[in-house]
Amino acid sequence: MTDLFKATKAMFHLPQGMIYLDGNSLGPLPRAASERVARMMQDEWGEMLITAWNRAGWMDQPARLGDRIGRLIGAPAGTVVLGDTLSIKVFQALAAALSLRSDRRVILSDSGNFPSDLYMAEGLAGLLGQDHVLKIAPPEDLGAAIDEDVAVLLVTEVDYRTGRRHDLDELTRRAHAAGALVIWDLAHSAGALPVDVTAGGADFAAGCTYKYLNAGPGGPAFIYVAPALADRVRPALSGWLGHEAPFAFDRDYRPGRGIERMRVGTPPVIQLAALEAALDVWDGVDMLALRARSLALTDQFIAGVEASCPELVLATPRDHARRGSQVSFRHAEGFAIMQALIAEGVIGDFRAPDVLRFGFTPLYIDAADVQGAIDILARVMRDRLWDRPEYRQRGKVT
Ligand SMILES: Cc1ncc(COP(=O)(O)O)c(C=O)c1O
Ligand SMILES: Nc1c(O)cccc1C(=O)C[C@H](N)C(=O)O
Repeated sequence: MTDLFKATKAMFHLPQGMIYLDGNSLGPLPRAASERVARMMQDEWGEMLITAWNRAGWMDQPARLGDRIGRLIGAPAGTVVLGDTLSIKVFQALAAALSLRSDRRVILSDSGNFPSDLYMAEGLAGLLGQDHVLKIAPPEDLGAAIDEDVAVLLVTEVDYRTGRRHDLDELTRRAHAAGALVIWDLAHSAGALPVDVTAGGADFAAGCTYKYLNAGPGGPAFIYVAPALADRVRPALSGWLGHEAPFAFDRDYRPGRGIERMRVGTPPVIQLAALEAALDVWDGVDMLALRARSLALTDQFIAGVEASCPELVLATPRDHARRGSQVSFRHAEGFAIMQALIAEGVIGDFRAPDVLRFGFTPLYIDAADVQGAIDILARVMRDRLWDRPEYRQRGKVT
């Protein structure tokens, strides 16, 4: 299996002199993606122009690539489609779930969820009026907060700040027992962990492709709808490409079959070409082997940093079952430390108020990278390289 990951690492462009531990925010460039996008632009956009929607299969790409992502998340063919951003897909899933449970008014989520999910839920609740509310529980109390008022549970499996992992199967069982529907946000799971939407009984799931799936900045999101619900959902974002017959240009909206109705408008064809090349890297990757390697890398980093940087406080669970594929440490000077670390060639990121965050992506990170990052972080801390006014200047985007 090590040979397999050696081979997958060689498929990425990784800049010289940089240890990249931020693939949980933006994955690196798969070498084949540059060539694939250039070829698509020249041969398809350039030569075929509008005929490429059919001749080059552009129109079917969101569903075709959805099936390939389906393999990574336990979704059967025809249940996943690509398009838009994750915030939009979360909105769509929430609106669909609320329409299926129209007798209830509560969206339940937790304070560890990514703010955009919570903003979207609040925006939708405000739009619907009629006493719809977003209830936010502490992450560790999410299960206990599920009651018979909850219409939909919106849960992001891995906390973007701490790397803490929810037990999605257990939460889903509890929610279903209380009559609620469940949406899994897989932003920090798809391509990071084994996921099984079918075995876990998710009603809806969504995730992004620019993190662990390496589709590049602006890569479209994916959405899954459980087969039993897909034909019952009335889409709130009823765009023409989710119509049963988009090119009939009918006055009336009739939702397309199954997952097709979760499409909205024109697919991002250039980004999908990059995603297609990025998905080729996953062929032959066993998700259990990926998980074993992710845990070994995160264990190695935790042990090395704790041994050499006693001022940093681990924010990520030690328990394997409770850990995603990232490691976070807290420090009051976290921002400056991360700036110094980046200047020394180790790319992680900082999440307010005090979290240093490092993503471990087994397709291209190995034990030597982890050791290199530990050594540089130890030097940044020992020599107080972070203690400079310029490293305290905020305003960076990531
Ligand atoms: C858990 C989670 N949900 C939602 C988003 C928002 O995704 P997007 O910017 O694609 O809308 C992100 C990342 O940005 C995320 O990590
Ligand atoms: N999507 C991002 C972007 O467009 C710019 C900078 C960062 C991002 C991210 O994905 C942030 C990410 N969801 C996080 O977990 O923090």
